[in-house]
Amino acid sequence: MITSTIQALLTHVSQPIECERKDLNKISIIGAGTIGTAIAFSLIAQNVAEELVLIDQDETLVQGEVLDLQQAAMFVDHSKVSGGKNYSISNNSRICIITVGAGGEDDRETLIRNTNIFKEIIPEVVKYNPHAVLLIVTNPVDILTYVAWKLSNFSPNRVFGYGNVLQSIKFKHLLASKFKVSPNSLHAFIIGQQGPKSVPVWSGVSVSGVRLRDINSKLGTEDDPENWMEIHNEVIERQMVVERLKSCESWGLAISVTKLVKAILQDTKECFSVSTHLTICHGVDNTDKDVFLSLPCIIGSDGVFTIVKQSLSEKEKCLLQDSANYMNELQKNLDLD
Ligand SMILES: NC(=O)c1ccc[n+]([C@@H]2O[C@H](COP(=O)([O-])OP(=O)(O)OC[C@H]3O[C@@H](n4cnc5c(N)ncnc54)[C@H](O)[C@@H]3O)[C@@H](O)[C@H]2O)c1
Repeated sequence: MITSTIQALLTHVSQPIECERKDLNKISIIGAGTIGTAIAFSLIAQNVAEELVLIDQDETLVQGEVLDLQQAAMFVDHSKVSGGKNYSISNNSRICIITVGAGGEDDRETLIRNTNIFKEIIPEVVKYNPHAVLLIVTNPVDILTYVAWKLSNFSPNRVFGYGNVLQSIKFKHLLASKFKVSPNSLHAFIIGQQGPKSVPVWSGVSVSGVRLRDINSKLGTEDDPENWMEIHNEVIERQMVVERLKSCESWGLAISVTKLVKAILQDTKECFSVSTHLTICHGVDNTDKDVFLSLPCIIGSDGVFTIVKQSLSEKEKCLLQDSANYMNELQKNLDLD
């Protein structure tokens, strides 16, 4: 009986990493720009990694950032920071965080440019880090997680994208502030594609185990007189405001990436809305597609351990399926050879 309840709740995806040195906590960050260095600083400040490596094609930049970060590391025990251009220095990392990126005139051009960068860097990352977990931050994050997975040939649990981690945390905090309760007492997730097409799972929002849809059946819908759906709009709007004012969100992202890293190194099995390989899940059938979208995933030492099967409403399932179809179409035109 207990087993069937667990099976109804969780999709097991993890394939253990064959690695003799699982205790190792060397982390490599590929891309020493705004996001890569914000993550590096957060990892150092929280004393998470014993060894941290930064790689970037811009040798002057990476040298400067490494020297600067080494000074920060002097205040923390055990943190060793190095960096350069050559991927051999990342050798035998437990986690490789990919933050390289180039902007484009539009989304399509950004995707093509970053796909080309991934074609260059992912084989190098894999060559020196055959047992690593890959965490993809570069945008557009969902499709580039697919690209990294394809190019790496790793099992799907070992490649996941940053996805809707920060958006879910913002959603939870904004909702909690309305009820004047701690965000720890409230459960809420944003899933699917990152950005305006993300799916807020209103059907699952609960406060201390009480599902809000049981109290207000229209919660988060267009005909809800209380207009709770505004909170999802606010999450999206906040991201756009930050992007307009300072190009991209970095500090909350860096702290939440640190939480993901801790979940892997310490096998915490905490749940995050990360971009993962979608198959039959949530009542959405994607067995014929290899798309990556955010779902609540339990993160442990091998990356994604299990996916939590939420009971979505019909509307939420439709939105998720639309995003999966869209990603599949986009992927068909990618040149990965
Ligand atoms: N997923 C998310 O929620 C999220 C949030 C913010 C930013 N991002 C994305 O993160 C990425 C990085 O953002 P940023 O602000 O740090 O950009 P940035 O321009 O400051 O840094 C990118 C770095 O990548 C390096 N680089 C480019 N091509 C390379 C290559 N072939 N080999 C090695 N290094 C290379 C550049 O030299 C640069 O230092 C972007 O794609 C951005 O859109 C994602």
